[in-house]
Amino acid sequence: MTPAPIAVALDAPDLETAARWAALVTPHVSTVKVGLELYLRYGPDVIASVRGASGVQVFLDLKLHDIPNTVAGASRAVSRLRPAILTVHAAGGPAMIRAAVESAASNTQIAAVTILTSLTEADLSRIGLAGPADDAVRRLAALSVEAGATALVCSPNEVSALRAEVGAGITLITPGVRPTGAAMQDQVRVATPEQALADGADLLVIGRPITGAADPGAAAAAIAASLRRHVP
Ligand SMILES: O=C(O)c1cc(=O)[nH]c(=O)n1[C@@H]1O[C@H](COP(=O)(O)O)[C@@H](O)[C@H]1O
Repeated sequence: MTPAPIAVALDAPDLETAARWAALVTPHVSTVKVGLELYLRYGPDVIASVRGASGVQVFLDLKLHDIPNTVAGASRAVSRLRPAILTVHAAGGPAMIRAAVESAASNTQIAAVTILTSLTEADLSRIGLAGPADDAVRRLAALSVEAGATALVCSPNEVSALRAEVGAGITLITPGVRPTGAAMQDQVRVATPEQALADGADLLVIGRPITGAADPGAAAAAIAASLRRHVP
């Protein structure tokens, strides 16, 4: 069976736990995501540990955000790890995004994070982005694609508008995914996995609803099966 288009966020405090989660979920999902907690604790070695023997795609979520020269150096530094996806913040601007794209390995997609799924419209207004989240997401998406990003991160609430804006060739990645009845935790702009996929997402980022389950492998398999049932 083809693995579901899910990136499991391995936000674990230690490498053993992350590698165990990765091994449990990889039969069911296409991708595992390494974020700041693991990367800052263990460095590049963490990538090989979670990739394991399965050869699952690794999404390196470092959310780079700095001047273009610094981001180019960081993107070059991780290119030998061959992540399938590397994140940068779209708010770093077009020159920074272009620098990340030009310095990345040829088979690494640069994904520009538009507006974090943990932010409300009141938060956006306080940081100077007044108006609906959709507007800011669309503006950031347009400049990111123009700068060469081939993937965008947005909430499931914005994915259909963004798909209409950027067309089929751009990979749309949505965190902020919660199965019906799951706790929102620190996520704000959320939808169910089935809704996110039906609205046009290419890859769903799901962490705690899977990794917090008693059996992460079974939780991943259940979401994958539900996606196959509801969004053929
Ligand atoms: O870039 C991301 O992956 C990301 C962007 C965003 O806007 N919101 C967001 O939650 N994420 C990441 O997606 C994952 C979501 O995890 P859960 O909330 O546990 O499902 C975390 O690893 C976040 O770092």
